[in-house]
Amino acid sequence: MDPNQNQQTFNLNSNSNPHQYVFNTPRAPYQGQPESSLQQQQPLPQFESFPQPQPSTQSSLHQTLQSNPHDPYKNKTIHNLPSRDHVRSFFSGNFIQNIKHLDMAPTSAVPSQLNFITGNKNKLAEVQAILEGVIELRNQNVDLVEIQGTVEEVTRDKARRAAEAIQGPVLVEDTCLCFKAMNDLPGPYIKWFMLALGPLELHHMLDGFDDKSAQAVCTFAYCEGPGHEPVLFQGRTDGKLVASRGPTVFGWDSCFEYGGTGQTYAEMEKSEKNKISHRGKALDKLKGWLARRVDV
Ligand SMILES: O=c1[nH]c(=O)c2ncn([C@@H]3O[C@H](COP(=O)(O)OP(=O)(O)OP(=O)(O)O)[C@@H](O)[C@H]3O)c2[nH]1
Ligand SMILES: [Mg+2]
Repeated sequence: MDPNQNQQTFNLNSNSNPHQYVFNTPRAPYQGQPESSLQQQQPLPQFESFPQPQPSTQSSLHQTLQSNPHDPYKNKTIHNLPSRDHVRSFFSGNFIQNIKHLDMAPTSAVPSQLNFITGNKNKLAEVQAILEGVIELRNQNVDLVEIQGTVEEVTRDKARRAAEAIQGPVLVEDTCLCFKAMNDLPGPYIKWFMLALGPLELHHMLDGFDDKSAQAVCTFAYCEGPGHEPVLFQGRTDGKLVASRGPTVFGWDSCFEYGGTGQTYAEMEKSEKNKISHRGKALDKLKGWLARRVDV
């Protein structure tokens, strides 16, 4: 073992997936950080066998964390958490094969009432219908900043901000509509195209493209509280973008033709949509996970 390293063992375990990882923690303070800033703070743990960021990267990451006014870790002691760069490389690296669910499991049981943070009444109604009899849902409408990034990054960040805002456990969701001809754009930015074009014009986005195929993606995140790593549940449904058919009550429902039936979401009975929808599939995964964790 390297004499300049402390070795720490962490259990990143869930009921079904016990895993133990060993981190090497450098003894010396990071280059580029003043000694004084480290007095109350131990060095960030580093995943063994990862390409380690250079000291200058760690230093600028640290500064970014401390200077971003929206960052939930701002002014928090972060010595027990791997950096987000580490977490990202952890989940996109080889270790992913060993983790069946992306659950860096909550340390405590999930409360028997879930606080779903959304400002979208149609989403809320669907989630309530799908989770009826499974768990009691409460709702708070908190105006959350949504970052740019992949849907996973957007949803994780949303969950962290929501948990920070209400200082407790939260469920959030982010929905994407991805067009194959556009390499999955607009994805998480579909909301802004809907606001600009409306359901009657949305299909014109693919005028000029032969491939009209689209995928609806729903990603839920449960976050135990401020400073905790969110757990993600994702569902995807294939279809295509069509000229609006059916009621234009909910977002792009009338422009998304489900591949299985040839009906738009808006033409389907709600209960039928919920069985095959991106949201229904994501919530099936959440239900399975909750069954093992809800505090009853
Ligand atoms: O036809 C639809 N069928 C659906 O099943 C569906 N789910 C979401 N949407 C729309 O897609 C955008 C997602 O943006 P989004 O995830 O950020 O939601 P939001 O900002 O409305 O609420 P929230 O972020 O407070 O939860 C928003 O325009 C939503 O209206 C849907 N449209
Ligand atoms: Mg939103």
